[in-house]
Amino acid sequence: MSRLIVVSNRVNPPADPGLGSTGGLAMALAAALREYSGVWFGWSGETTEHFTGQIRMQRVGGVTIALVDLEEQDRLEYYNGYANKTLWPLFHYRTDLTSYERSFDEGYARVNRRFAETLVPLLEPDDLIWVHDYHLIPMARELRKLGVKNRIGFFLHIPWPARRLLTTLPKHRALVETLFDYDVIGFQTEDNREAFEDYVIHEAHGSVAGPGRLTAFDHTVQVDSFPIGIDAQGFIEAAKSDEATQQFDRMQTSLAGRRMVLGVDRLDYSKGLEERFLAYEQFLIDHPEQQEDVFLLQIATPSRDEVEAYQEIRHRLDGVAGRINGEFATVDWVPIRYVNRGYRRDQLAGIYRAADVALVTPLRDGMNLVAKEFVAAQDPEDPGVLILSRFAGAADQMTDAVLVNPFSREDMSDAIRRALAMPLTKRRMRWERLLEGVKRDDVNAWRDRFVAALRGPPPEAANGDKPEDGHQAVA
Ligand SMILES: O=P(O)(O)OC[C@H]1O[C@H](O[C@H]2O[C@H](CO)[C@@H](O)[C@H](O)[C@H]2O)[C@H](O)[C@@H](O)[C@@H]1O
Ligand SMILES: O=c1ccn([C@@H]2O[C@H](COP(=O)(O)OP(=O)(O)O)[C@@H](O)[C@H]2O)c(=O)[nH]1
Repeated sequence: MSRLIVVSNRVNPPADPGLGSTGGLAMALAAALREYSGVWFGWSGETTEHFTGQIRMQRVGGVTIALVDLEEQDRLEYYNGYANKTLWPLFHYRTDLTSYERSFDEGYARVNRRFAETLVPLLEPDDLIWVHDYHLIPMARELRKLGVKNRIGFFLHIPWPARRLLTTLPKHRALVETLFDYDVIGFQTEDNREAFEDYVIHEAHGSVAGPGRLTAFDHTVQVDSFPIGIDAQGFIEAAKSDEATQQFDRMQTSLAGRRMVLGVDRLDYSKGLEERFLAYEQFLIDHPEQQEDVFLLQIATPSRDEVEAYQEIRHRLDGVAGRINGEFATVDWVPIRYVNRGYRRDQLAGIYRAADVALVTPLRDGMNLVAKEFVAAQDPEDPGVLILSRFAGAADQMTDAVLVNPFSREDMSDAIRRALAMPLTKRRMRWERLLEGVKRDDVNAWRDRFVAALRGPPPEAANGDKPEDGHQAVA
């Protein structure tokens, strides 16, 4: 059987399946790779003075990982720069935060080339190569230049932006052209896939070559949506572990009979945390009788803290949380418990289970796995209610959540009221349907569907398609 070679910027498998690794991509890939023989290749997170291309192989949590160090300049121009100051804000519809510098562009191209050059000696002819996320869009082009003829797939974990937005990026066409060196391109949602198709047809003068096939730049690729899931069974078990139970008991004690509204996010401006705090304040104003009966626990794990926009949002959140607490707190009640640290997955499971309501209200999000983890961790006898932004990829699947517009304080305030008042029978009915979806569309289903597409059609079916696949001929 072919090996699966997974390539991503972040390689962060938990040594113990119960432990957390911040960010949904790392969590999902660790779970996905445990079932396949193969290698997970990417950046170690470390920098050295000069790039050596030396690989460190390790076996962690049942997964073989291959790590490479980058240079300090790479970290600044590729990770902090093009990935997180250019592509991330733009793809999350924040053109106001998007900065574009030529050095970022050069750093991005350099690291993609370095990744390809370092990976090639590890490859075997039968390997399936699966590249992940916006950090590595041009990776297939670099691999093809080095003569790699293996099947290569790409999965984008974040939203694909609307055509008019993407065209604000200098050299957008050149970036999209590099995607046509893949065999399969996957998006989180149908909406994202449609936005990509719209760009290809109207900006790249491409065409639809057949069901799920797009032609442009003399190449044809398979394009589809593959919504990512969680390791549902693993999470359900984690929620019953000793650590989760201890954390649950600790939360129950600290509730002191109050109801808990919960948020768990990386500290990122795309997660809508400021809007969430303000909507919760609106709820306190709209329902003074409930004030001391409820509190919001917001876990916001620091992220990408060398990027100014992240320093800025952290500063703003400190201010907003402080102001609301100063205004509404009483001697024995604080409306917002605001925590800037990361928790292990099993601890999180216990915290999710103790919550009455989860507020998952990003302004824009590729998927949002916290929404799915919250559902998986609930007590079947007394499940909590999920309030979910319609702008999270997860909203397409989780239609039994209370869907909200995260830009509207009134809408969110009303959703909190309805969620807290929801009778048990209704909570159970909605939760059961949500859980069914979380279990069915789990991380294994996601991986298996993508890998099946990456393997391609059986040889006899593929013959007819060969002439369109220009990249097959690249030496
Ligand atoms: O690696 P970091 O810079 O620390 O950031 C963490 C990850 O954030 C993003 O996650 C996305 O992937 C999730 C799983 O598909 C998805 O649910 C979420 O909506 C996305 O935001 C990023 O795309 C990853 O590359 C980062 O590793
Ligand atoms: O203290 C924390 C906060 C978050 N997470 C994990 O980080 C992931 C966040 O993924 P999501 O898709 O919601 O968003 P992302 O951060 O990838 O944009 C989830 O698996 C969380 O369990 C964690 O392990 N510890």
